[in-house]
Amino acid sequence: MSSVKIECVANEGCRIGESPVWDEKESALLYVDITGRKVCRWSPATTRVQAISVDAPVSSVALRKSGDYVITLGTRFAALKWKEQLVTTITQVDKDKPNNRFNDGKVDPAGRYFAGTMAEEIQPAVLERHQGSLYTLFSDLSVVKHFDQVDISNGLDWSLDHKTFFYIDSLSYSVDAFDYDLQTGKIGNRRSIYKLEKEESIPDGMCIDTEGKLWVACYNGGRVIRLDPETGKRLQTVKLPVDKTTSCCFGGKDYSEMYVTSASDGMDKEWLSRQPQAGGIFKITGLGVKGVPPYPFAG
Ligand SMILES: O=C(O)[C@H](O)[C@@H](O)[C@H](O)[C@H](O)CO
Ligand SMILES: [Zn+2]
Repeated sequence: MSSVKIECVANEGCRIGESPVWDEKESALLYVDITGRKVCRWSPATTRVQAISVDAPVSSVALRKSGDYVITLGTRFAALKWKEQLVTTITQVDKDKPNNRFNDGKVDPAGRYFAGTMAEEIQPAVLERHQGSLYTLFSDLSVVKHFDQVDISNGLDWSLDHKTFFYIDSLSYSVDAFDYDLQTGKIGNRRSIYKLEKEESIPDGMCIDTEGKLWVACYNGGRVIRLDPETGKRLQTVKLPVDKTTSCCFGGKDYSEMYVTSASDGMDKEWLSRQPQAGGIFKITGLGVKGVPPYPFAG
């Protein structure tokens, strides 16, 4: 039996931590603080966090083939040059929806950047409904909208054979699957593969492991759960010392460690005093399973 160990590695108190991505070249964990408007990079060697402040909510970060990073910023896809601390807009979506912002995003195995939008939250999980859409940024920097009517566009990843796209619209309390065409980036045949149980609360970010099983961070559920997308069964629950677990990824040596982001927005003083690590970054070891390296944006 493996023994699972959970450690808070960065306790800078994100307001909404999100989009953890392992940057192998830098041996560091990238993530964003959405409402804190920061792109962060935590290095295990120094145990320090470097942060770049940006001018709007930043909801996801991805590696880029040409080096540096791409981010979703407000309703924009943008390029981020880390050393120069330079952000340049690539393209904008939802121009007719001034109250919208991007939320979670991830690059597909062919190098396309998928990210969805949502209305700005009035408080956690309270917002004008059906305002979001799911988009793809292609390597030629063109954008395609897949569908609209999304509440909170969240976790996404692809099956190991690249034939299935997994997606979470948080307020559906469901983890969904689509058929995926890697050649074109098109999705179809949406179905639910798992409905969250009451104490699991709201599904948020997710990632896949090398056995093809999905790990879903449960917002307000204080846990990550491991799901079998073939059977629709939950295989494992790992509880964390904070309620607002937002997303997860694998990283570290051979992608054998899991990193989990968390949030503190929406917690009152009493709640925060019970969970002083809220908004921290957690490292989980001993899961006995590895993850898939992140794909870089091809543009
Ligand atoms: O991290 C995110 O994806 C959202 O931006 C957060 O605000 C929460 O997840 C949401 O409130 C619960 O679904
Ligand atoms: Zn999220």
